[in-house]
Amino acid sequence: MAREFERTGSETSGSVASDAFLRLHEVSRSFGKTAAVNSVSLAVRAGEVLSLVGPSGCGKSTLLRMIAGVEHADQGQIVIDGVEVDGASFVQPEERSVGFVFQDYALFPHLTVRENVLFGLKRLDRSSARAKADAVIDRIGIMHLAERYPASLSGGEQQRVALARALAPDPKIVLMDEPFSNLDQGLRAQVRGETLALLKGLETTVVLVTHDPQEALSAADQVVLMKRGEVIQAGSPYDLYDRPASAYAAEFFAPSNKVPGVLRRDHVDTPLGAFPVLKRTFETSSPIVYIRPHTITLSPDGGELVGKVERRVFSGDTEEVVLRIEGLQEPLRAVASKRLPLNTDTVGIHIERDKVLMFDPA
Ligand SMILES: Nc1ncnc2c1ncn2[C@@H]1O[C@H](COP(=O)(O)OP(=O)(O)OP(=O)(O)O)[C@@H](O)[C@H]1O
Repeated sequence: MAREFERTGSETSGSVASDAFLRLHEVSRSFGKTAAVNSVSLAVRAGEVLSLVGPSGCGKSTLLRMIAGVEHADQGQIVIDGVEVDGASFVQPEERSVGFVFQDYALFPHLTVRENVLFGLKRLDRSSARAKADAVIDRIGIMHLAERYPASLSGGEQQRVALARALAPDPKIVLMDEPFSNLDQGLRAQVRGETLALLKGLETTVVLVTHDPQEALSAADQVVLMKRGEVIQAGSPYDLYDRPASAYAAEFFAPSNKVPGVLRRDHVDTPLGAFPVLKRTFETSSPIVYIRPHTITLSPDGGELVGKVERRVFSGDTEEVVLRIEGLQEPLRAVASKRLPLNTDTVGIHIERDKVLMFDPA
């Protein structure tokens, strides 16, 4: 039996918690000695897209499966739309009104597209189910595929069928586990953009699991970064990228050049010169300065520093340039969006010094 959730006022996600549609409070799940999910609290507003991101094995899928109800929480509480679905009471998956889109789409191979979509509508009578299925198939733009079987569809088409099947019963929440990772790079961004625009248009609440930092940032209103079963940081995509709270978060979203420094009164001295300490984000007197490659500008006409070009990797819009700098042990990686002349040996380097991050050494 579901019981109405009583607000305790103790949720950790601040203002989001008060109007949360989906709320997890100190949820844990272990498998033997592995703490797959360890005391995770988060809150998602109605109509919001939340991405759960982190490296393989950090507990994303386990968390998603607990929200779906195919996995029990050992501890903690999950509330969907004001109803406790896990905690003191447990609501079965089919009673939770969640739609699930899996990485491999999990379509029934012996059923047509329409029959796949009809599968989740068994509670309706035949004609209402058929009308409902066709409305969703039409909305997703796959009516021309309705009589086809999954094996004859492209990856992108199968993804849309899986989405139609998940959306057909009008779920309160759509849970997606790596839904785009089976698509080619080019198609992936396109299908992702279309899918999320559609879900936004329907004002669907979505939890999306991904291991891809760019996908997490581009797809979500709220990003939750996990590591070894715990939430490391949660916030808007801009928060996570611009204001990472730890070296782990900084590195996860954009690998940086790491330059050792020494703290002087209001700046940090490094072999690349002084960097102002705008906010104290470290405790040590010898912090590491994280310089993101795109904050470095290169010029063939000279600059504040000089680097010797060691390697160039061209990838169309941008070019990675690896530089040797006197006094710096590791090479410096820059990403140039302006093309350097082909025979450039040395370049001038300008660093946006107020854009660097500083953390304690690992
Ligand atoms: N049924 C299970 N039995 C035993 N261990 C499990 C089980 N499910 C998950 N685990 C373990 O729990 C941890 C978290 O797994 P989970 O699948 O949630 O991670 P993930 O972040 O989704 O990883 P991936 O991105 O590789 O899918 C891992 O160490 C995993 O081996």
